[in-house]
Amino acid sequence: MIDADVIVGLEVHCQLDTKSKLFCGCSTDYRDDGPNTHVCPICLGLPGTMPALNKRAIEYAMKVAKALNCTIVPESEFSRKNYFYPDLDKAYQITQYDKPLAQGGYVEIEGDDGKERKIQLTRIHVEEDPGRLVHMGNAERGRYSLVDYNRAGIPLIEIVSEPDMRSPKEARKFLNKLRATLEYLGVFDSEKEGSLRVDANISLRGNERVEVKNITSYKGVEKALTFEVTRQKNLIRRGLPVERETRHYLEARGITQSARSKETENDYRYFPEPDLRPLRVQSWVKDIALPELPDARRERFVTQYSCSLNHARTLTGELKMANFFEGVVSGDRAGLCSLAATWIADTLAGELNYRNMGIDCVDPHRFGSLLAILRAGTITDKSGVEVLRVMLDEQLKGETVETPEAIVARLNLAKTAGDDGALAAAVKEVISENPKAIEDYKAGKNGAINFLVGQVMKKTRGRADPGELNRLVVAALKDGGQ
Ligand SMILES: Nc1ncnc2c1ncn2[C@@H]1O[C@H](COP(=O)(O)OP(=O)(O)OP(=O)(O)O)[C@@H](O)[C@H]1O
Ligand SMILES: [Mg+2]
Ligand SMILES: [Mg+2]
Repeated sequence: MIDADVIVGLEVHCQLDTKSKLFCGCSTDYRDDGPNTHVCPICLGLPGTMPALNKRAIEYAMKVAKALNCTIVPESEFSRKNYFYPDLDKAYQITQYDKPLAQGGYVEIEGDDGKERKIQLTRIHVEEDPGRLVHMGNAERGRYSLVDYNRAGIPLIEIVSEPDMRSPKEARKFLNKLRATLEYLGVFDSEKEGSLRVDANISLRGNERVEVKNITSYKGVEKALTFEVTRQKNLIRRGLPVERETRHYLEARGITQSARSKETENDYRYFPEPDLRPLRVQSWVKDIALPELPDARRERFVTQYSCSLNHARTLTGELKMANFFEGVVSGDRAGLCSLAATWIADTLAGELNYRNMGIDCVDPHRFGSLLAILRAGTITDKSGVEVLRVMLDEQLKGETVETPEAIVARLNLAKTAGDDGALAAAVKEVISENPKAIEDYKAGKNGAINFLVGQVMKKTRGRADPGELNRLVVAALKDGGQ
């Protein structure tokens, strides 16, 4: 079975980064505070309290809707979704049901075939986040659960996509694009724990769909879906049916597991929220202003800085990386654009990822100095990577970060000049140590050159200019290996 048969649709819950909660004045910034310290009678749902809608939350939701090309509905409504579970002690969640804030729209991604693809959206609605349960013990033998209502009442939007994605990888790209857009809009903090949670729906064409609930990481979505593709294909291969069910993703084990049905049965009863009026936004829509969004910035990076499409895509895929790039090439460093694009998108991104560091740890000016010495030909690319690693490791250990120039001097990384004799001596040495390679070269095996160049590189610890070294080796060989 080929992957064209995979069908994926996502429901994405994003926390809106407002100062106060959706229906009360409690602060949303509870990160360093103890459980149940950011609560009041409204978000605790005590009898007799009245919700008052946070205007900023609706403004943010409208920004997202506009940025994602949705139709904002002139009049939407809030409903109560009734369910009995201790994450909401009032036993219902205020959400939007049959009259959501926005409909339609799309997210453009680079499809698996390399072409731009539009993933259609069904709707975006606004709702309150429930509280957080902490289960003590384990899944099989829970001893008891603790509940923290600090999160209860934080504004969320749920973005529901059509079943338009064709692979787990496309789902990941969809989420990355969504995150970038929300960050550019300044309505979302992706670094806050639990700020984005996904229900991933997946089926193989002609079979029932499975919903994997509440996945909290981007990587997790791709992994859970990949696991499901294999599981469902195996069932079908063995002639067994795929059951329509809800599953959980077990992050630590990378697998999904059937949720016991009584926990998740969808027998919610919705009815209109009597304490909130219909939400009329028609006269407001035109005033919602949008900043430059990822696609526009990507195009600008291509035209203004002559970035390749791939580099522009990587650089603009995260707001901080895009800002970092523009920080590096600002002022008198405009000439470093193409070097900066390559070094940030290809090298720095990987080195940061490896160390689990964010790009905001790096000083764009310092990084620019490194690029400047690379461009001046003071050091080789290989030494450049070494310098970068030293800088990042110093940063990671909380040590004083040296300037690139200081590291080059301390580690003696300046390029070995061809005319100082050292390089020529190294070439000579390597050639006399490797008679077999000389024979190979004479027998017409050009691969021998690369081998010898590699050996000299090793001797000079990567400080030799590869082009120059190549010329020296070839010349020495032509001289008859003397
Ligand atoms: N055949 C299918 N294969 C994979 N995904 C599908 C398929 N059909 C629908 N979907 C996706 O399932 C999701 C349905 O979400 P929706 O919120 O409308 O309903 P729900 O999951 O029944 O309700 P709830 O919000 O309670 O989870 C959408 O993202 C949609 O794209
Ligand atoms: Mg849903
Ligand atoms: Mg669902």
